[in-house]
Amino acid sequence: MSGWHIGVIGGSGLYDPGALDDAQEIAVESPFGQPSGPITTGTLGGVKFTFIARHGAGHVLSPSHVNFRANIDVLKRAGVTDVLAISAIGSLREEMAPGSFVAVDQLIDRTVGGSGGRERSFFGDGIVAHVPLADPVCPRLSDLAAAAAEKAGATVHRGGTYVAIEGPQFSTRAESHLYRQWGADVIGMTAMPEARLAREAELPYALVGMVTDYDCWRDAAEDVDVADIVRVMGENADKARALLTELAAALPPERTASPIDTVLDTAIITPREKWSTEAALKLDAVARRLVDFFPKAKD
Ligand SMILES: CSC[C@H]1O[C@H](OP(=O)(O)O)[C@H](O)[C@@H]1O
Ligand SMILES: Nc1ncnc2[nH]cnc12
Repeated sequence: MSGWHIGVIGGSGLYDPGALDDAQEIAVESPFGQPSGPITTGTLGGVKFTFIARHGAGHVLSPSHVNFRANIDVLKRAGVTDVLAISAIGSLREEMAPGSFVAVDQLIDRTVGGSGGRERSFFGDGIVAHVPLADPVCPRLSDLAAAAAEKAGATVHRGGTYVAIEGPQFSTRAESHLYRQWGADVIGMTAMPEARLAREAELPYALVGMVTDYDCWRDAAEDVDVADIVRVMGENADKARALLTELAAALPPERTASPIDTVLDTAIITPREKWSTEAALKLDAVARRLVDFFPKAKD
């Protein structure tokens, strides 16, 4: 095996990964609560893939109610090395038309926790860590995913700033204009805190967005409409699945280390002797590498 194990988080419209070889559906428990559903693991072209549907089967979880910590924790627990998120996004730019894909490279977080909680860190309760997030997206995985999307037949914009709003309501027209002035290119409700948590779990993260609509900045008469979004999502879901097959074919034969794989080495500020055992026990997947009382893979 190549060392790659790609975790895929399927967003609106992508509730299954398509046909994986040796597919198995597994319900994995997390100390951080209920993930959105079972994971599906299998291989594509000999590469390991593990999939989770972000909003659950049947899209029952709103962005505020997705347990992002549990989702990232179960992917890490499954042995994933890199996370590719696939999302429906609104466009804030004329040239990013519905139907095209955007390989996002920057994020603005306007989420507020909402009614569901949307916890944004694995740390802070007995062990404090501050990971760097200047570049929240892994360029290696993002480039590979963008190329795979092109091979799958999509028009791909490489680079774009995604503003994450709390939702579940779409934005007001004033907000939409404001986000454009801030330099945001696309809009969604889920990339944060997902990207923050992937970084804390030492998982390189990339996000490919499928543009489903122009947000309401463009046309004073029009609102964003879920029915239109669902239609465009339906038209693009197969392309997103084809992207996974193309990605499997294009991954370098061996995964070389990423700086993100060891980002916690310099991020935990609480001295070891002060760590709460309870907090450390919950990090048995996320920070297994660093918690000395867990057996390591080589033990
Ligand atoms: C169905 S439109 C709004 C919904 O779609 C996006 O979800 P995801 O990022 O999981 O594809 C957006 O963020 C909202 O949650
Ligand atoms: N216009 C929009 N705003 C927020 N999230 C979205 N997801 C898809 N389209 C969106």
